[in-house]
Amino acid sequence: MALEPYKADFLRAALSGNALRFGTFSLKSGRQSPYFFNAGDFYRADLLEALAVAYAKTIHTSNVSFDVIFGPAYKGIPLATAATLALRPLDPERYNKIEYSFDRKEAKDHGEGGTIVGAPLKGRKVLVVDDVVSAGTAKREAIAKIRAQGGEVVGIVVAVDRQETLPDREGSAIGELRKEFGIPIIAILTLEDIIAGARDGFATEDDLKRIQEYKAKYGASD
Ligand SMILES: O=P(O)(O)OC[C@H]1O[C@H](OP(=O)(O)OP(=O)(O)O)[C@H](O)[C@@H]1O
Ligand SMILES: O=C(O)c1cc(=O)[nH]c(=O)[nH]1
Repeated sequence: MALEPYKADFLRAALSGNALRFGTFSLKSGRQSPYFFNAGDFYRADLLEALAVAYAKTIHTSNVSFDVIFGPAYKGIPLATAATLALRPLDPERYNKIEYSFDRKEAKDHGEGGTIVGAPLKGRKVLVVDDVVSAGTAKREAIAKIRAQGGEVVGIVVAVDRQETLPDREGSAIGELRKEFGIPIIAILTLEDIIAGARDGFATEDDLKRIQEYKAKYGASD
């Protein structure tokens, strides 16, 4: 099946900015992967806009109801602010008053103080926006911080879901988070989408074959 247009646009931007690469890469897990995604590479205005629009369309399509977009420090911060801006034109009535916030890695003891900057979270429905999930540790910490402020986490949106098993486990990190918290965890692109894009000509035959072999070896079904 062909990729939805907003996914294809994102894939195009990711490849043009070298944020998504095909080749051979060592992962934190020690695996050798035929592809690698680095959200930090969307550092140019046109790429940032493409990234923001892709997050916004993914959030809009998910139909998750929320009040605040929360970006965990550090990489989540520009993602939350950019997604907030990019959502508005999609449905100004619905998104005109959505808010954003983020945390500090260290609490500040002067000025406004505290660890949360931006929208207050108490009693609010909070959507977490981040780059990727590896082990899920940073997401668990973000959920605990939001809950400690009285917020309710209603979902998590990331750029790429690699859909692969955790080392020595049956399931994926995203699958485990879904089960643990019972919330939707949505990616702009999944491994399945990357494979669909590769079939549509976004990668060479050889890269496609290597990605399919990787999926056969490490793919998770959750
Ligand atoms: O632990 P996980 O939920 O699987 O996520 C891995 C996270 O770790 C990294 O951020 P890190 O917390 O190192 O902070 P940074 O954004 O400052 O790099 C990375 O940006 C992911 O968001
Ligand atoms: O598993 C990883 O280390 C990893 C994979 C990937 O595609 N991108 C990333 O930032 N880390």
